Amino acid sequence: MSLVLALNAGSSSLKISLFRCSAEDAANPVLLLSSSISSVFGPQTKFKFNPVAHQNRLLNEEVNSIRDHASAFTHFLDRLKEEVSVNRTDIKHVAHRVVHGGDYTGPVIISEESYHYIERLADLAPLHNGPALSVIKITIKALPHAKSIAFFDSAFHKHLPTHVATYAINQQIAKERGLRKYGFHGLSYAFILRAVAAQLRKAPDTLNIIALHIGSGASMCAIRNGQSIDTTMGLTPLSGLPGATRAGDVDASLIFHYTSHSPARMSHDPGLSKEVRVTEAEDILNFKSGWKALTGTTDFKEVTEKADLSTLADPMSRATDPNTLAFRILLDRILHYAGAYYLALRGDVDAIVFAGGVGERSIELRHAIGEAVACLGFAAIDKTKNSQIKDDDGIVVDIGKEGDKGKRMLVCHTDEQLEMARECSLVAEFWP
Ligand SMILES: Nc1ncnc2c1ncn2[C@@H]1O[C@H](COP(=O)(O)OP(=O)(O)O)[C@@H](O)[C@H]1O
Ligand SMILES: CC(=O)OP(=O)(O)O
Ligand SMILES: [Mg+2]
Repeated sequence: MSLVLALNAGSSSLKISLFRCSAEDAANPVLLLSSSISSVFGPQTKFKFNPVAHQNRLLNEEVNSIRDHASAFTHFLDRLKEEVSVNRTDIKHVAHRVVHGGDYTGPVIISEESYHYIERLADLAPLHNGPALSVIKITIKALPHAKSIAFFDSAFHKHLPTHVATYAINQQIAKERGLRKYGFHGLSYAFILRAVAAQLRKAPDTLNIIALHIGSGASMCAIRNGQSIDTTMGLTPLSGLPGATRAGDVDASLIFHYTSHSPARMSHDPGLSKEVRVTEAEDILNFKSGWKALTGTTDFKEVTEKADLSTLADPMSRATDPNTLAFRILLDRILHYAGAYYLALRGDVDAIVFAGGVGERSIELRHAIGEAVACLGFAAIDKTKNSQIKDDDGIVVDIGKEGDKGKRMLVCHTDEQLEMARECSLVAEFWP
């Protein structure tokens, strides 16, 4: 028996689960404790702490001392000390979700070498790799007897076809610098793949789905025969769909026109455009865009509540109200990729799957997507089922109308921590 602590540093949250794992039942870790810190950068940072067998010690409180992922994790460790049912020295493995793994195509034990490799990739996942490393650093000090292992979001997309992963740029430079599509949210897609295959009683390597992971970071993935054949994020988690603070796809030249400096002037001063403006543009497109820039909030629930959804029936709507616009922009970009991925799968699609903080909770977004994709042969969404999903309804919920023979519309309560704990239990080299 051994305990595995799984840590998931998302762009707006830190999610933590503690599992008991055993060699006899490696594929089924048992959850002992879950905790989450949402809105780590504020405002209104919420700390949840749920020791499964001790509901009287459940916490759900606002905490002012948390400013980032590192202080969020320290806060968790302080609470864990008070948790008498957990002996810290029984934690033999700490599984860390690391978004960008570069050339790593499977999990690696954190060593001097792997730590520095992940550090070098930090610029390619500016909202993620740095925060994950800050949590890894604290783990090494606070749990010195435990083995830290990094699990990469990008690993799931390792089989992307070359023409999908390749940008139409100079190939020598692309190869030298690793400039290609990597794709992210892979731990979530791996979990979704397994869970949906079980629900539809298919072998994972025969499953074809269009999966949506919509949270503070939002992406989609076309999965054919259990493998990622395309995904919306690219070299970094910026491209594709807009997110809470990310712009998603823009014309790449936009960065040269964003500031008051004229593009002509910048192109005559290559030093300036490289060292100053591009970095500033990365900051703007990653941290100061998305629905935060459009509406002032990173909370998509608030955006939805303020949006005028009656305008959705009009495809030519000229609505300019910020919340309506933010909702419609996300919907429009999702439908753009849904159509593309339907073609990439040649129409042979078992299901569309909704996951992530927004995908699992936004009744309105699922409804709007359902209305639009019905023309492709997907089952009509059952309004009651769609509006009554609860966190404890089971891992996969079918929201299609009963008896509708169309392709399935599913919601999956994705669990990146469980995916890591399972993988951790199954890799023999982690258990000497
Ligand atoms: N009922 C809801 N409707 C729409 N969005 C929601 C709802 N509840 C939570 N969200 C949104 O989910 C997002 C967080 O998603 P999550 O996947 O947990 O984040 P992270 O990307 O940090 O892992 C936030 O933008 C939050 O506003
Ligand atoms: C890759 C990514 O954007 O992750 P998250 O949604 O957790 O921020
Ligand atoms: Mg996340």
